[in-house]
Amino acid sequence: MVDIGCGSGRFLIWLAKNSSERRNYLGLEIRQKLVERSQFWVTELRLRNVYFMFANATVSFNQIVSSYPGPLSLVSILCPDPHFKKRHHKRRVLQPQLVDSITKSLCLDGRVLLQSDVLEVAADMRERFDGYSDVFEHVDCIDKDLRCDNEGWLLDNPMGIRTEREIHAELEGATIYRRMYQKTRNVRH
Ligand SMILES: C[S@@+](CC[C@H](N)C(=O)[O-])C[C@H]1O[C@@H](n2cnc3c(N)ncnc32)[C@H](O)[C@@H]1O
Repeated sequence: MVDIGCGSGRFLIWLAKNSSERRNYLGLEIRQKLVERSQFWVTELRLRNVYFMFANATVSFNQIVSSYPGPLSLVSILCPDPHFKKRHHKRRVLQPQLVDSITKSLCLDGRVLLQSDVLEVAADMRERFDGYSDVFEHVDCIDKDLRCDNEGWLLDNPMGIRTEREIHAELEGATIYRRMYQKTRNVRH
C-alpha cells in the first residue's frame, strides 16, 4: 500500500506494526526532514514491511510504483494540504495525472482511501475519482459494513488508525470527510 503525503508517518507505522498480512507499506512525502524522522522510527521499531521515501508524489508516483514487483492494493491520500486559494489549487497533490496513475497502477479489487477535514478539498478529490465510474465503485455499494451519511461520506474510519492531522482536527471538533473506492474493472486502453 502507498500513503501519499504521509507527513509524520504515524498512520503507516501503526498499520505496519499491527499488520498480520504479507503487505508492504510505502510512504511518499515531499518534506525530507519528515521522511528522515519516519525512517528513524522504522529502524528503532525494527519494522521490515514499511519504508518512507522523499518524493513529489504528483510527478513521481507512477515511476516509483511501476518498479515494485508486487500488486498495489491500496492508495491513501489523507488530509492533504488544502491550498485554499483558487490560483493555488494546482499545488494540490491530487492532480489529474496522479488520479490517472493510481487508476492504472491499482490491482483489481484494489482500493483508494481519500479523506480531509476540509469539505471543499474532500469534494475536489471525490469529484476526480467519481469521474472514473467505469473503473471504480464506492465501497458502500460492495461492503455493507461500510456505511455512508446522506451526502455519501463514510461514517467511520475504515482503517481503524488515525493520522496525525486527523487526530488534531478531531480534537478541534472538525468532521473528517472520507471516501473509499474499489477498482472493480480494469482500465480500457
Ligand atoms: C496536512 S499534511 C497531512 C499529513 C498526513 N497525511 C496526516 O494526515 O497527518 C500533508 C502532507 O503532504 C505532504 N505533501 C504535500 N505535497 C506533496 C507531494 N506533492 N508529494 C508528497 N507529499 C506531499 C506535505 O509535506 C505534508 O506532510
